[in-house]
Formats: sequence, C-alpha cells, structure tokens
Amino acid sequence: METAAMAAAAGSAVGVAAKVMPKAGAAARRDCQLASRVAIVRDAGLLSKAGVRARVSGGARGVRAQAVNSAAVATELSTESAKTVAKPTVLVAEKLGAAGIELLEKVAVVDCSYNLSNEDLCAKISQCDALIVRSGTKVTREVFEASKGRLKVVGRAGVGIDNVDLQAATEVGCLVVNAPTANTVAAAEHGISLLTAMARNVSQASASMKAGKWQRNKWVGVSLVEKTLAVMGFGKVGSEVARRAKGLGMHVVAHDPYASAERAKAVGVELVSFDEALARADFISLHMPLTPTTDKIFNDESFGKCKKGVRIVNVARGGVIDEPALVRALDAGIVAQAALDVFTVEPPKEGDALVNHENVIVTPHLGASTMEAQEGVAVEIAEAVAGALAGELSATAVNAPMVPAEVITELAPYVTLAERLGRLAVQLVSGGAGVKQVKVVYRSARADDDLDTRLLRAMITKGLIEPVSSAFINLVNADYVAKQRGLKISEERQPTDGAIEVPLESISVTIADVESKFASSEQDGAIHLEGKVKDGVPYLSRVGSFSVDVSLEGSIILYRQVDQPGMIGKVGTILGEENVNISFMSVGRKSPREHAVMAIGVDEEPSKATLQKLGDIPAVEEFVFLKL
Ligand SMILES: NC(=O)C1=CN([C@@H]2O[C@H](COP(=O)(O)OP(=O)(O)OC[C@H]3O[C@@H](n4cnc5c(N)ncnc54)[C@H](O)[C@@H]3O)[C@@H](O)[C@H]2O)C=CC1
Ligand SMILES: O=C(O)C(=O)COP(=O)(O)O
Repeated sequence: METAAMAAAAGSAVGVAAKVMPKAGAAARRDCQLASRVAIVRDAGLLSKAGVRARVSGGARGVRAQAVNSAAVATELSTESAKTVAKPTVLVAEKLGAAGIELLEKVAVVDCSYNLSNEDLCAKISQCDALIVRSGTKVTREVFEASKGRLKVVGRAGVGIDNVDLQAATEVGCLVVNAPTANTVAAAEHGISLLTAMARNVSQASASMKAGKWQRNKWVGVSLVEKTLAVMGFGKVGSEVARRAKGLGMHVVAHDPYASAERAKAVGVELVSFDEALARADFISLHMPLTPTTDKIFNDESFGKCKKGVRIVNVARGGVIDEPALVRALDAGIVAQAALDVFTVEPPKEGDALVNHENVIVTPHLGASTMEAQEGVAVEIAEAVAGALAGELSATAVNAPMVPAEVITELAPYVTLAERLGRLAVQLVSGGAGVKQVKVVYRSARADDDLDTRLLRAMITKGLIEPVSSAFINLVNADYVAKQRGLKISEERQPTDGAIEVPLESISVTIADVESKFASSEQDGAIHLEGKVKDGVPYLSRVGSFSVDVSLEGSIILYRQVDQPGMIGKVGTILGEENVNISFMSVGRKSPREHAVMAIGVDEEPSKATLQKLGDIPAVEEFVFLKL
C-alpha cells in the first residue's frame, strides 16, 4: 500500500507515468521499493550526483547526438511504456556535446531540437520532463506556464543562469541546475586571449593584412607586463584569469564583495573596493554574474572613475555594461579599447555602434566554446538532469537548498513521517485550507547544526497543503507556496539524552487556532500529532493527549470510546464484513475504563456505511477516517 501510493506520487511529481508493472515476487517487491525510494527524494525535489553516476556510468562516450523529432518521440514513448516504465523526455534546445547526449539517452527519450522560436518552445514544452539550454534560449515564465506542470528540471549547460526565470521556476516547483565548473578554464583562456589580442591589435592587424595592407606603424600595441589588471568578480573564472595574468607579469587587484581574503591571498591578489579597482586599473576584466546589482554596473559614472586610457575585457555578460555609456567613454578616449565576448542583446543588432567601433574587438559569445569545455559541460549537465529526473540530490541546483546525499539517505524515513504527519493533521482540521500557524517540534539528541530540518519542513508543508489544494509541492517550492498561502511554520528543537546515531526521536505537528473534526486530537486547544520512526517505519505515537502506536501505512481510523471489553471484536467484525483489512490497532488510554482513543490502520478505504456502523457503536463517542 505504501509503496504503491509512493510510486503514484513519484509519477505525479515528475509528470511521467512512473507505473510499476506487475511482476512476480521479489522482482516486483524490489521495483516497488525502488519506486518508493525514488518517490521520497523526487517529491522532495532532490538530486544525488553519486546516484546519477552509478546509473549512467559505464557507457561508451562519443556516440553522436541524434535529433529525435516529435513523432519519433511519441512512438518511442509508447513503445517504451509498453515495455516497462515510460522514459522521461528531455528536450535539448541548444547544441550539446555528444557525451552528454549519450548519457541522457540511457535514461530518457532525447529530443534535440535546436533554434526553436519562443512559440515553438512553448508548444513543445508540455511534452517534456526536462529542458537543456545554453545561453541562447530564454526560459521565461511563459515557458514554465506552457509546460503545465510537466517540466520538472531545467538544465543550463554552462554557468550563467540569467536566461532562466528562476522565480517562475521556483513557483512551479521546477528545479534549475547548471554546470558550473566545466567551462571555467575555457572562459578564463578566452579572457586572456582577448586581453592580449586587444593589447596588440591582433584582430585589426589581421583584417588589414588580409585586405592587402602592411601597416606596421599603425598597429603598435601596449605591453601587459607591470601593468595593473583589475579582475571584477573573483569567482572561478576571475581567479583563473588572475593566475594567468600574474604569469604574464601583471599586477592583479580584484573586486568581489563576497570573495574571501584567504583565497585572494592564495592567488597573490589584493582585494580592493570597486572604486579603488577602477582608479588603479590599466586593464579591467569582468567576471561577475549578471544580477539586479551588477546590471549596468559599468556606466557613465563608473567610467568616470577609471584612469584615462583604460582597456576593458568583458567575458561575463553584456548587461553588466551600459553599452551606450561605453561607446561614449570610447569616443572620449576614457576607454582606449574594449574586447567584448558578450552583449546585452545577442546577437547584437546589425550596425551596432559598439560592435563597429574601431577600438573594439568582438567575438560571438565564445568564452565556453572549446571542444574540451563543451564535452565537459555536456556531461556535467546530463548527469545533473538525469539525477533530477530520478529525484536525486544535485550539487548544482540553483533554486533549491542543497541537502547532501548522505543526509537524504539518513532522513528518508523521517521525510515520510513528516509528510504523513502533515497530511493527517490537515485532515483533522474542519476546513483545512484555513491553516495559518503550524508549530513543528523536533526531539533529538543531535546538536542544532547536526540536523538539517529543511527537508522535513518542506515535507510537512507538502503534507499540509497538498490534500487541501491542487498545488504540487517539493523542496524547490515548499517555502514559496507556504508563504503565498499565508502558512507560517515555526520550528523548535527539543534536546534529548538519547543516542546521537538516531537523528530524531520524534516529530510533532501542532496546528493552532483551528477547529478539529476529532476533539480528542486537541491538546491545549490545538490539534496535536506526534510521530516516531521504528525500524525504519514511521509510526503515529500521539493524538492530542493520547499515546497511540500505529504504523503510518495505508489509512487510519481514529475513534474515541469508553474503554470496555469487547470493543476490538465489534470493530473488527464490522470492518471484516466489508473485507477491510486491519494492519494495526492501538488503544491509547489514560486509565482503565475511561476514555480511550483507538487508532486502527486499514489497508482498504472503508465505505461511508461501514464507517457509520462504527460510529453507531454505543461506546464510540467520535470517529474520523484519515487517508495517508
Ligand atoms: N562568455 C562566456 O562564454 C562565459 C561567461 N561566463 C560568465 O562569467 C560569470 C562568472 O562565472 P564563474 O566565475 O564561473 O562564476 P562564479 O560564481 O564562480 O563567480 C562569480 C563571482 O562574481 C562575484 N560577484 C557577484 N556580485 C558581484 C559584484 N557586484 N561585484 C563583483 N563581484 C561580484 C561573486 O561573488 C563570485 O565570486 C558567469 O556568471 C557567466 O555570466 C561564464 C562562463 C563562460
Ligand atoms: O556558461 C556561461 O555562462 C556562458 O556564458 C557560456 O554560454 P554558452 O553555453 O556558450 O551559450
């Protein structure tokens, strides 16, 4: 029952029919267990790099990318689903290295459709579980809306994610992953190429010679040695540029509000303020991301703070420069030369003043375009996307909190417990959509920094919201959706003396300011449920002020009775008449022959008539049926 429900949840989470086909004995059980495990992490929107590697490793690299058109995708999908489980569909919207395509083809139907218009992308996206892009595709809110909830992961085969609407992705629970490391050296090398080519007028001299001229006096350059280079953005690319520039004999300063002084010291670079960097630089190289803060950070005012005759390289993003301001600075001689790989609009409009400026050299966004970087990026993103589709943890997720794989594994049963407690608690509320204040208490012997509760909070949120709305919730969007609905979840840690090997002794969920359908679930005027994990299985351990002990599998009937002999027999007979199988029974009472709360786990959902028969037993004072 549990595994079937979770397998269904897995399907809904990824938007593919993750059906477990009927199989005999151990094989079927193993498949169900796998589906169950996948469901936990997939619902949480988590990815594991190790898991992906295990799944996709072993394949020969270098298989050519094969364009798969829509008809072929449809055919392959139907054939696949007839065989076992339908493979997810990955749309690769920009050229990706062959090794990446090969990895993806092991786990998905891969549709390589390049140069799609926005309209075509929107039309296609509702058939896709994942989308892979580079910098040339704008993944807008419109694209996420057009996906109608099916798109579960966007992979950016590169670093900059300014072309993906992260807010829209988060709102719909779509994970965004990037490939942050494989093109670092390529981008740094391109920065250095542009720096040296600009200083020695390589591209102008080459063009003039090809035009039949021999202008040795015209193309005299400037030297780099002993000059000061300001690296703006001392991250991965910036650091590599700094190292290389030092090798060329340059003095390097860097500006990066978030860089550590130790890292700068290790590279032999002085970290300075923005203004000081501009004031000292003979050359400036840009390596910061495009964000609302860096948007047009190089403008008339900042050029005004530069040394006259400064030379600028931009391999970051066109948008960090106010381009008309750069044209003015070039015309005024404030900026002597610029070397640009990136532009605010790509490709720039014909006749663009900057592109055509005589003191500017340009390349068409080639920073990451080496054979090596493209193969590396393709593998990096394919692994991340394949992992996402399997619901595993990603080290490169950009819109979900990072939760290490080992934490996921350790917390897996508590994740299930957390969701089920939320699910039960909200069903107890009369008109569950009105829940606003929820308190979660984690009882644990672990130190505060040794227990990551983000995943548990997300799953309680999922349990609280999904039964009473059409929202789909995972780790990516849980906090966002809760905030949107005005649901405030406060968390409290209660230290215990137990063993620290056990992550949690119990989790309790308390909903204040609501009315309960089952008065006995209230404690101090609030609905209160508590659960535990025993032998890897989640249990309900408390309902209101009554202790119970019922496994959280199947569904649950709770009723309050006057404690007296013969009750279990009567209830068992009524459920048995309708062939409802009882998995667990537990009586929670404070003292003999007084009020007791009975918790009964059932494998099947009883009919309303059967539930009514239970309610009609004279000793039963109230009852409620809760679905897990
Ligand atoms: N032209 C191309 O083909 C390529 C371009 N890129 C661009 O280069 C950028 C940097 O890439 P990585 O070094 O891999 O990223 P990164 O994240 O390692 O480094 C970016 C650095 O910029 C810093 N930063 C953020 N705001 C800043 C500000 N206001 N002023 C100064 N520094 C600031 C960050 O603290 C970080 O250290 C990417 O965001 C991307 O836009 C990256 C690869 C290829
Ligand atoms: O990785 C980045 O940020 C880049 O700018 C590279 O872009 P590309 O993948 O070559 O379109």
